[in-house]
Parts: sequence; structure tokens; C-alpha cells
Amino acid sequence: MPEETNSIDYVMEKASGPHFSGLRLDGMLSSPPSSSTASPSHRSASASDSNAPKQPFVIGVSGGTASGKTTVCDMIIQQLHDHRVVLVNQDSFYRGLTAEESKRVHEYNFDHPDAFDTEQLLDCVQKMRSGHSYQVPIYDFKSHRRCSDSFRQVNASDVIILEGILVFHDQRVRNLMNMKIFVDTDADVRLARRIRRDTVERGRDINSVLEQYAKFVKPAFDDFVLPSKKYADVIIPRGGDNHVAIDLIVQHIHTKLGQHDLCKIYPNVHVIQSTFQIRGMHTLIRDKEISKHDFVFYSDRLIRLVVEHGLGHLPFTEKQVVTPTGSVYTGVDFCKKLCGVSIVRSGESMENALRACCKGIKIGKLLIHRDGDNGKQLIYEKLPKDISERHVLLLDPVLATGNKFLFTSNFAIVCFVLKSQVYVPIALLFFVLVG
Ligand SMILES: Nc1ncnc2c1ncn2[C@@H]1O[C@H](COP(=O)(O)OP(=O)(O)O)[C@@H](O)[C@H]1O
Ligand SMILES: Nc1ccn([C@@H]2O[C@H](COP(=O)(O)O)[C@@H](O)[C@H]2O)c(=O)n1
Ligand SMILES: [Mg+2]
Repeated sequence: MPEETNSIDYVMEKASGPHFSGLRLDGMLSSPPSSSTASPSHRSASASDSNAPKQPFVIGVSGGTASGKTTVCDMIIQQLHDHRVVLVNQDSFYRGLTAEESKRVHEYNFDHPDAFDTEQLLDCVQKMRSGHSYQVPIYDFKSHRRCSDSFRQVNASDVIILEGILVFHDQRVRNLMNMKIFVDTDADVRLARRIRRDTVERGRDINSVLEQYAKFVKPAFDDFVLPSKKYADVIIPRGGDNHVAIDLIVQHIHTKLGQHDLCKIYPNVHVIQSTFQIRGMHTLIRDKEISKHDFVFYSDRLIRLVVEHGLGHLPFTEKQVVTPTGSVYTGVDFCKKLCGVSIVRSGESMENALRACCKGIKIGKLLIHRDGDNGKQLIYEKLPKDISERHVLLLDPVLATGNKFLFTSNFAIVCFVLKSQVYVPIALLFFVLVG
């Protein structure tokens, strides 16, 4: 290569067009690469599954007032952990009282199905099931009205939990549910909890709570809530105290949601299990208001996780050490002879994390043209001379259309075939982390 064409600036200029590296999910799913190790039958079945729009799993949670519905939902959400879960309360769809009704609020039956705007609730669940977000009203139990100017935006999610005393009452709403749970708690316990909650949180006095309970809440429970128990798939006695039932429900939801689609198609893809820390970091870096400093800080933290995870896939040898107390500890020795190869330019953003994990590691570079520059895809390469003796960590954090990813895969496979090295597809790991 002539001197001027050897400079990185020059080659970057030549490789004009937006930088991309990696794979576009929809394209890949409809035509998986031939290098995939999945069997053809497995591949086609999974690919068609993945092409179908992914429907959220809708869970209805019903039960008498103060039975622990909200508590049970909170526990399920906590335990589902790595899935996106949203909670929609039927309470949000209470109709606001008119001025006339407000004057005689003690005569209003909040436990009758007509107290809710069920058409709007139905619209909400239907929209969310088909992947749309919804502006859910905000209801105030003290004024018995909806906030006129603010809503809670609820985004499309893997799991939608719909909770309320009468969510099983309307057949159309019921039919949208994949799973129906009834929280069954002793009536005396519920009344005691309701008195405490309504006096502490909902601005009521004991007399009005007892009066409302006897006049409306109990009769409506007998007429509408209890008869809807028969629609439940699961009945949870003792509500939130029933940890066994909640564990079983969470396990069932996990099974229903299944593995990440990519894992089903590509067995070499590893998904890093999400945590609330990871979700929190994703939330920050996706916020258009984030400062550059914070974006870099949290991206670095995420990248570090990917790099650590990738390193965990390298082979190891056993190693024994003597501890300060003189006992022998049998552990493992880090894999020797590593190098990184970053795909210019985005891959360079992963270099610091790799250097921080592996002191003094050699890092080479590849610049690949998306479509091929006059048929040539490899525009620039600078690789460690002894790369054939090293395990290669290919650094590529952004996955887009797939062309360059296929190229780098081939490159990695060449390394693998010629030198029997372990290829750790860090790019894929990262993709799954953000996916
Ligand atoms: N297992 C429990 N032990 C003690 N208090 C509970 C338990 N479950 C719920 N509570 C309390 O009882 C009240 C009603 O519970 P909540 O989950 O809001 O019921 P619901 O949503 O069915 O009306 C709340 O104040 C809550 O903190
Ligand atoms: N303005 C209102 C609206 C509703 N209620 C009562 O709330 C109960 C439903 O909520 P839970 O969390 O207990 O399921 C229902 O029994 C209504 O009586 C109210 O008091 N005031
Ligand atoms: Mg509740």
C-alpha cells in the first residue's frame, strides 16, 4: 500500500458512508447465515417464530379490596427481573365524578362495574398488546377524580399486568389475558387492611370506611368479584405471604416468555442476564437529555460488562495457590496469549475496557467497507504479527445491517481454522445486552 493510502485517516475517508458493523435483526432472522450451527429444521422454525410480532404476555390479577393484589403484582415484577414488565391498574380507569355526584359521594358505588370506563380500559389493553404505548389516566382517590392534565405513559413491554377488583368481569377484557390470577384473602383481614390503608393513604375516616364497606364494598364483592373467581387459572391464598405460589407463577411466565429469540437461532450467541443496574444504565444512555460525560461513563460501564463476559468464555487452566493462612486454594489461571482486534471505528470504544481488564494487551485494527469498495471489503488491517498464536477478541459494539458482521465472522472463522483459536463474539454479546 502506498504511504498515503496506508494512513488511518485516508482509509477512513475511503470507507465513506455511515459506519456500521454487525447485524440487523430482521434481515438475519429471515435468512440466517449458512455458518449458523443450528440445524436447518430448528433454524426455520425459530426464524418464523421470530418474524411473528412478539405479543406481550398479559396477566390479569383480581381479588377483593385489600386482598393484596398490588402487593402480589409488585412481587411478580421484582422476581421477573430481566423482563420488561408494566403494571396497569383498573383503578386508573375509574370515571371521574360529576359535580353532582361529588356532592353525594357517600351514595356512589365505586364497586359496581359501571364505576369504571371499561371501554377505555379495553382500548388500553388492546393497544398495548399490539405493541403501542398508552397514556393511562391518573386517578386521585381523595378527590374521586382523574387528573385532567397529566397521564402516565405506559410503554409496550414483554409482560403487562392488569390489576383490579373487576378485571375479570368483562369478557372482552378477560379474553385478552394469557393468565388469570385471583388473590384470595380472608374477608376480616381485608377489612382490617382496608381500614388502615384508607385512613392512612386515601384520606378517609373510620366511620366512612365502615359505612362504605357495608353498603357497597361487601355486596359488590359478593355479586361481582367472587363470581369472577371461577375464571382464574391460579388462586393465591394469603396473597403476598404465599411465596411458593408467587415463585411458581414467575417460573411459569419465564417459561412462556422463553429464551431470547437470538439464542434459539444462534447457539453461539450468549445473552448477558439483565439486572436493574443494566436496565438503569440503558435507560440513562437512551435518554436524549443525557450529558456527553454521563453517556461516556455509563457506556463504558456497559462495555466493561461485555468485555468481562467475553473473557469468561476463554479457556482456562487449573492453578493452585497458597493462601495467607497456609491452605492450598485450587483455582484457575487466566488464559495467556490474547489479543483484541477492534473494528474501526466503533470497536475502538471497547479498547479501554479491554485494556483495563487485560494489562498490556495488544490490540489490532480492521477497517471494513460496508458494501465493498470496488469489490474490496477489507480496507485496512493492522494486526499483531503473532496473531496466529493468540486468542482473538473481536471488538465491535454496534450491530446494524449485517454485511460487515458477516465479513468479520468469516475473518474470525479464518483465524479459528488456521490457528485453532477461540473466537469470542463480543459484538454479539453486546448486542444481546442492549437488545
Ligand atoms: N401480606 C401482607 N401482610 C401485611 N400487610 C399486607 C400484606 N399484603 C398487603 N398488605 C397491606 O394491605 C393493604 C392492601 O394491600 P394491597 O396490596 O394494596 O391490596 P389490593 O391491591 O388488593 O387492594 C396495603 O396497605 C398493604 O401494604
Ligand atoms: N374514589 C374511590 C374509588 C375507589 N374506591 C374503592 O377502591 C377499591 C378498589 O381499590 P383496591 O386497591 O382496594 O382494589 C374499591 O373497593 C372502592 O370501594 C374508593 O373508596 N374511592
Ligand atoms: Mg391495589
